[in-house]
Amino acid sequence: MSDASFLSHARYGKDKVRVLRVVREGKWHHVVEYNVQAMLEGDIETSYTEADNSVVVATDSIKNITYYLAKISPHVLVPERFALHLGTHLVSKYAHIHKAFVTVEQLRWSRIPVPGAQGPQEHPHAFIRDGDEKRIVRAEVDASGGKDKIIARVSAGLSDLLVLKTTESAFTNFVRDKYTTLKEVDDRILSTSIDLTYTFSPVEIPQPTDADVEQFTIPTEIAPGSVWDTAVPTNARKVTLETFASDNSDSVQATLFRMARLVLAQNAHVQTVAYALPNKHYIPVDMGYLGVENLVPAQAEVFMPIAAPSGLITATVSRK
Ligand SMILES: O=c1[nH]c(=O)c2[nH]c(=O)[nH]c2[nH]1
Repeated sequence: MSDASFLSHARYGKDKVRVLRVVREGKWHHVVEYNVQAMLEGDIETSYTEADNSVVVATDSIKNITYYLAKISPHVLVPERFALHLGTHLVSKYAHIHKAFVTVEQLRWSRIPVPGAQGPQEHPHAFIRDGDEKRIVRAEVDASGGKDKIIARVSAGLSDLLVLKTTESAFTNFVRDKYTTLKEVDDRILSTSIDLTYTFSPVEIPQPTDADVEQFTIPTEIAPGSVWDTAVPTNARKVTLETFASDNSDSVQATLFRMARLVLAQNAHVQTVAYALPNKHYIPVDMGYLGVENLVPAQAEVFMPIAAPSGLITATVSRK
């Protein structure tokens, strides 16, 4: 073989590790269901170039470590913290592994409301999958500067949050030329499946000792109750939904920008906010051939949902 090619990038690991974890506080039970991807980089080139498996931590072992940490981690109920624990364990356990990339996708399990003495209350151990929405956390745990100088870069957010509004959405003044067939509308259905990602400033992770593996101390920036775990996910979701609902939308682009600026304004630790918003089209059905009017904006009542194609509006808004 000639020397005209070289291995320019290599990363491997386990994908779609599915785990359900139950945490029991007496009769009050918590559950999280995660899809975990854990990928590694380091001195692993020879496994590709020389079939040298001596540098390979088997992806099967990576799966086993994921389940082990799901069992022993005190952070398992918070995906940001669980991802950091797993990534930090992977880079500190193996000398030749310098970076871990952990993605945790959390599926929804909400408590089922049941009648109680003072009205509806949440059931202690029965849950419902109320929607396809996922909470998504990505942690890059970087020990390439030394095992005693681990840097974590975390982003989080949500995906597949499906929303729709029936007015206060317009789209006018766009480029008109020979390719234009779309009519200007001052009233239309707006629907999207929200994909939101926000990033935090990097933080340094104290090197865990062997004895420490099971405990794993979270840096103060990401201590329980900080913006890293419960505050931001709740707040960013709320701001996103409220802005979608209340904004008098001139376009998906303009509404996206408003959402992102509000998330940044309300969360000091967030550095960038990115959305990917498909514009899921609903087309008024033309019933003119029956003598039935259904095309006038704000009066149309029957729409055809169009699965594909959709618009796709994306942007990242960053703190100055
Ligand atoms: O909000 C919108 N943004 C667009 O860029 C676009 N393009 C289009 O055909 N409809 C819409 N709607």
